[in-house]
Amino acid sequence: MVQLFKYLLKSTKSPARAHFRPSFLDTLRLTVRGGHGGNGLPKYGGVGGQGGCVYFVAKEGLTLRKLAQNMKDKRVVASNGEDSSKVSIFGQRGVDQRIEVPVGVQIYDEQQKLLADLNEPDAKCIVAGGGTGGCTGNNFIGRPGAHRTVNLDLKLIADVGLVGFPNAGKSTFLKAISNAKPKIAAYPFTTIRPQIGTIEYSDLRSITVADLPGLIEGAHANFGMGHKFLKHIERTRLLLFMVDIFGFQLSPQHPHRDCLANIYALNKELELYDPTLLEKPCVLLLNKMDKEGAQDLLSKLKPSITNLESGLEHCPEEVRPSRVLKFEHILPISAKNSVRVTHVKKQLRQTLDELAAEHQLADTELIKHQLKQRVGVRGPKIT
Ligand SMILES: Nc1nc2c(ncn2[C@@H]2O[C@H](COP(=O)(O)OP(=O)(O)OP(=O)(O)O)[C@@H](O)[C@H]2O)c(=O)[nH]1
Repeated sequence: MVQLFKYLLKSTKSPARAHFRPSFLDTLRLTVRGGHGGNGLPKYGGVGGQGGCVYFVAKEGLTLRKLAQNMKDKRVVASNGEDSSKVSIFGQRGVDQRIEVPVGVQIYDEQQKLLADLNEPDAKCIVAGGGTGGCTGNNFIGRPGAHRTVNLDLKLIADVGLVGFPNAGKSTFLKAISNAKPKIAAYPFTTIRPQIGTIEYSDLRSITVADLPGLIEGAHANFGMGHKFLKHIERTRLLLFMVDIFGFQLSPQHPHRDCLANIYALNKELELYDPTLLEKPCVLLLNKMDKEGAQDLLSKLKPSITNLESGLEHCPEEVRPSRVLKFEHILPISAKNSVRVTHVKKQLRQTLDELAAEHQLADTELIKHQLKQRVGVRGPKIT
């Protein structure tokens, strides 16, 4: 019996809990060191080569998990500069270490000071410079390279951020509208990591939608998975709120909040996390409209939802925001039956296009203004 038990245990290839490990990694800590500068040669005035530096380059299609797997000891060291010698008076520079990181990574030092924000492909940043080579200024003794620990913090970049409390139907909607294949179940917290889906249009344009799960009341104060997912909202251009028309109750210990109270609660969470998020354009989806009684409920709640300011006094104190959201569109849907999902698809595209046009206009105005100023300063005086 013991032998059989041992055999069964051995035959389990991976540890029993392996599949529970979340495969999404959005922070990584690395130690980086620039190369030491080479020594100079005082007799001939020879200069040692500078140590190589460590730099990061943003590349698409990478993940922090892959990076962590390729870098088991989490240490990156650039090579030292060459010493000056009779045959090589000027020592060779040390070889730089180039590390490719995913686009959207922010790099912080140990004091949590932001060193760089690599939010575009091919953006670069030096995280540890090489030491200077030995020369007259330092008695021909090469200097050590910079040495620090850096934290890589990945914030997803998507056009649309899907925000809602658990069980609202976010994954169902993402599956209906995009190519994503999220897990769907009738209990909260089914989605345990952000999912990104791409919506494709007939003119070959595509937009990305990120399902940001785990948001609960108190997430702003880091309850639940709090900041871990809220931070991803910052990099989206449009917020897509989703609520269950019948409301939501986190657990029997928590109060049941109706749809309107949930909207206020989402509003408040975002406001407390970062008030500037409220300035982002947003669209509201009222989900599960296929259920019985949903239409009646919608007719009852619609006046308050379209004018959130008016219902504020009836909103429970603990979820009352000080500034309310202004939705560009309010769309009742049934994600499960794909009802009005195509309409949402169209509206998202239209809203994003309008935003892009507004930005372009603002940029053109700015360039015009700058050009006018330059003409005023340097141009010939026209009388
Ligand atoms: N009747 C009805 N049920 C829906 C609809 N959309 C989603 N559901 C159901 O609601 C439950 C939760 O759906 P999910 O898509 O997993 O919800 P979620 O917001 O992703 O949940 P988390 O993973 O907890 O964040 C599932 O049982 C779905 O089948 C809808 O339009 N109508």
